[in-house]
Amino acid sequence: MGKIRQRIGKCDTLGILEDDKHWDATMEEVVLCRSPAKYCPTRSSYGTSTKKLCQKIFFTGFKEFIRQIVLFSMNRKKISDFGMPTPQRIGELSSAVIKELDYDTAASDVHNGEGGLYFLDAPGGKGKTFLLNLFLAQLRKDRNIALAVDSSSIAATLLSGGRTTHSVFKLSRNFATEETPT
Ligand SMILES: Nc1ncnc2c1ncn2[C@@H]1O[C@H](COP(=O)(O)OP(=O)(O)OP(=O)(O)O)[C@@H](O)[C@H]1O
Repeated sequence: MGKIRQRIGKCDTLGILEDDKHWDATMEEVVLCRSPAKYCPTRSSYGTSTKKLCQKIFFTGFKEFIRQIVLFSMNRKKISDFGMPTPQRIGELSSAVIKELDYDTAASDVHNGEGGLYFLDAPGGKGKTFLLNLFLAQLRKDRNIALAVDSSSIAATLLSGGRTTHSVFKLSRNFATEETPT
């Protein structure tokens, strides 16, 4: 047994032994260039090879990635499922957007346990991001939970602890079949 181990060790050093590293390399590449939702196979295409691949990946340390794949395949929700209005992309501004954001009003609404949708607009560089981050910091300072989400990942990176809405709420990303994709 000891000799076999030694030989395996030598072969491994010489790089002539096939091991599981190619799985790791493949998955590292997938994680970097594809979101779990994109990678997620359709139900009908779940085959033995996919299952084997998933098992393999699971045991090679990509638990979080697999968790995301499972969530995306099982949990296709809409933003309205969370009690929030679906954004309107055309026509009139949604009546659900009730007021222009003013820090004091929004802060007092949160303090009183009331919700609300606010409209924030200003020319570039006038402090919109600054105001939102200030608001987030204020809420978190008081140990409240404040989720910062945005529809694009670039925009989300500007917000403190920001993530995309799709990622946080596990929204459906099937733009082709959704009437009102968010
Ligand atoms: N009240 C403020 N006090 C101090 N610095 C501020 C304040 N408001 C904005 N700034 C600074 O001004 C710069 C621009 O602000 P910010 O990025 O928040 O603007 P923006 O409206 O989000 O811009 P854009 O529309 O281009 O994304 C930042 O460096 C920010 O730190």
